[in-house]
Amino acid sequence: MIELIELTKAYGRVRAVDGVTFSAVPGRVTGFLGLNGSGKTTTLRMLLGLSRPTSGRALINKVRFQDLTDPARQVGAVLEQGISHPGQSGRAHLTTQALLIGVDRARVEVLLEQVGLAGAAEQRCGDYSLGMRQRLSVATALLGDPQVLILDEPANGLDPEGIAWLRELLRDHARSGGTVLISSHLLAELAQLIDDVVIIAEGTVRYAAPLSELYGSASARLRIRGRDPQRLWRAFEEAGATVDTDGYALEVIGLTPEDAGDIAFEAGVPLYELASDAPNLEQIFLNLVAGDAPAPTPVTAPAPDPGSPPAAELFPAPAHLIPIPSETPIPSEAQPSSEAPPSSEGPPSSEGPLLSEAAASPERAASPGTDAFSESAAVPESAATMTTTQEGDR
Ligand SMILES: Nc1ncnc2c1ncn2[C@@H]1O[C@H](COP(=O)(O)OP(=O)(O)OP(=O)(O)O)[C@@H](O)[C@H]1O
Repeated sequence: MIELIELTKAYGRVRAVDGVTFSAVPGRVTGFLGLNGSGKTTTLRMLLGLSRPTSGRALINKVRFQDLTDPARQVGAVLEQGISHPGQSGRAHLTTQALLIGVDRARVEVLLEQVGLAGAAEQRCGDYSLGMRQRLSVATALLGDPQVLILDEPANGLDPEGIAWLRELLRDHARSGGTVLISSHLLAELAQLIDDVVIIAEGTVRYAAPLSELYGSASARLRIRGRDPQRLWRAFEEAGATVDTDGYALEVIGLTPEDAGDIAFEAGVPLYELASDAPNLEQIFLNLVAGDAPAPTPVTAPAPDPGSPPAAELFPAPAHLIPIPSETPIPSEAQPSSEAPPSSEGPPSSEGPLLSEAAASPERAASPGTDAFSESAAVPESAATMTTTQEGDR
């Protein structure tokens, strides 16, 4: 279980993360979505004890990362893209990490199989493709068989087969009671992987709900043409739908295609067209993260508006195709916000994938009160392979 409560990080006047509150729960894969510079990495770094919050709390299984008793066995994390020394083989990298966290070497072989790198285990990591490096990162995160997985942009560089592999892996993890939090800057990339979605923009959460709600709201718009549009309009409104038109077809929100077809049938109006707009996830996402996010559109239809214009005025003849307005329905929880640019790169020496080794380092977990995570002196030599960057580097 991951809980972020009013989590805030200010760098001078910049509030990189501003009052972020959400949970990622066991049994579900939660997507953490935001454009570059929106505050994802800063949030994850605070969650992983690598950066001290200005205020608020970030908890894993009810405690701060630094207070976990056996972090490597409880949390597996990949922050940013990276691998071990490029001259090291995938197997050698995993073996080193396994030794660091006290995991049996046999698990290395299991994981190489699981992530599809068994055939490339002896290949130099430096020769791995981006997708292979992602697989190696995920394997490293899984070394300690942790219940909580935190992955920053894990789908980056994966081909469709890789995405399918990652989906299965994360679903399996969630099915067995694991908690998964993964970030991305592309909703479409995450859409196949996640159950819940949290959208962050300019350091604030704009939307947090099951992905199905986002889909539900997006797919609620029907485009309908029939012989008697006025009668259809009335019938749909009487059924509680919101009806509009582009001058050619009716645009109906709040009915399923089945309902709309039945209503038209009962009204005795032959239909010529009934289409459900495919959800344009990227457009929804962009609307949600836009500084001037549009007013939320209710997922369910509001009561019929007695002031609706007469349908007869809305169907000029001759009818011709007019582009459907690009306005996208937005779920009801949009919130306000602030701003932010891209994250920094890690230093050359910090190429290793993940936090498994950080999790294994007692130094990192020690001294609550000090910002151990931002002081390289407190990081053991092994942490040179971490992907994470120190605050001072930014
Ligand atoms: N150490 C730092 N000092 C000053 N500003 C910082 C620091 N770290 C991050 N920021 C700023 O905080 C904001 C959020 O950055 P962050 O890296 O968290 O975004 P992100 O969503 O992870 O972006 P990306 O997808 O590009 O990694 C940005 O404006 C960034 O410049």
